Amino acid sequence: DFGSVSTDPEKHDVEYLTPISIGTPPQDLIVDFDTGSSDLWVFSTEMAASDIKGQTVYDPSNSSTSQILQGSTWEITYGDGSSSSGDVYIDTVTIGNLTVPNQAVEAAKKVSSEFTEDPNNDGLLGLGFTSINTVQPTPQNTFFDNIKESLDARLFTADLKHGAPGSYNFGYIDPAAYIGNISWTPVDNSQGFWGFTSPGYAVGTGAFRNHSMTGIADTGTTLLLLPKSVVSAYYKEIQGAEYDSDQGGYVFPCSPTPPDFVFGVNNGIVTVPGDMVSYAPVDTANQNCFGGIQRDTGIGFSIFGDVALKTSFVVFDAGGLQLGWAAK
Ligand SMILES: Cc1ccc(-c2noc([C@H]3C[C@@H](O)CN3)n2)cc1F
Repeated sequence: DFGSVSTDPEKHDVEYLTPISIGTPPQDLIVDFDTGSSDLWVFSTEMAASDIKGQTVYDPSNSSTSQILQGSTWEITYGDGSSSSGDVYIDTVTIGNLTVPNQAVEAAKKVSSEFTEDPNNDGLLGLGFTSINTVQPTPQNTFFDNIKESLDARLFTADLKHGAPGSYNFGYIDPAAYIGNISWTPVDNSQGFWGFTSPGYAVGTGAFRNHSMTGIADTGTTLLLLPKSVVSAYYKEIQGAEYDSDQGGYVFPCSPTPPDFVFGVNNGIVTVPGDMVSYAPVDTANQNCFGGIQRDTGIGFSIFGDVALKTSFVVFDAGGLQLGWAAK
């Protein structure tokens, strides 16, 4: 069995939103697939009306197949400090043509303001490892963990694009979706993430510098967050680039286009084109741009977020416990 679903970027590729269906008859919601977490939670009828501003909500009482998971609760906090919490139902969930009949659906009772102020996002679907699912007293499987044994291959792929629809495929590698070879690297899932170590980097056409960068492949993080020393080495090559504490990161003149950023994956490389590093203008005159590459300070590891992922076709292989990166 295998399946595919389209995923669309919000403005500035800040997040990618993907349709799912929950319940009987199906309730269609649009959620943020996040390989950096492992809860499937959605806005729900159990929330205060004041916390809902445009989102579509899951109504378990309108689903003939929903069953409350008695006594279970969940609560999660994301890297940016946003958070949500609630209780748990078991219901049928469909992504593309793939259905899990007994998926734990975490219904929100509370969400922080960042979610309320994000009108097109109806929740998150975690594609991390089940070990970090927050449901208490018994952690619940992710959609992928529930479906993976029935897939032709225990993997999914992320093909995120800059300002255009991309796709998540489950159970197969589409040879038409990438060019060249896939570079494979082993995954450390001990923290519940798709963790790996990049051997180094290069700036523009410069020499490759051996510099281990241990991090996670995280579709739910917008930017590419790397060690301070690597980030300053990169921005040193851009005239006028500076760390702007007001903006909370490196800012530089939007033109000329900055140099490419290259990072290693095993014995291959991934190139982030310079025009993808100019993440978004910081002023209306579009003179200065906020960088798509920023420091990972305080996190404890690097985060290869959408700025890194959207340049590639990425295979999240749970069967082989490895990540595959290819150009496209
Ligand atoms: C409003 C909002 C806030 C945060 C996130 C969010 N989703 O994934 C992540 C990263 C960070 C890490 O926690 C796991 N992956 N962050 C999504 C939102 F819609």
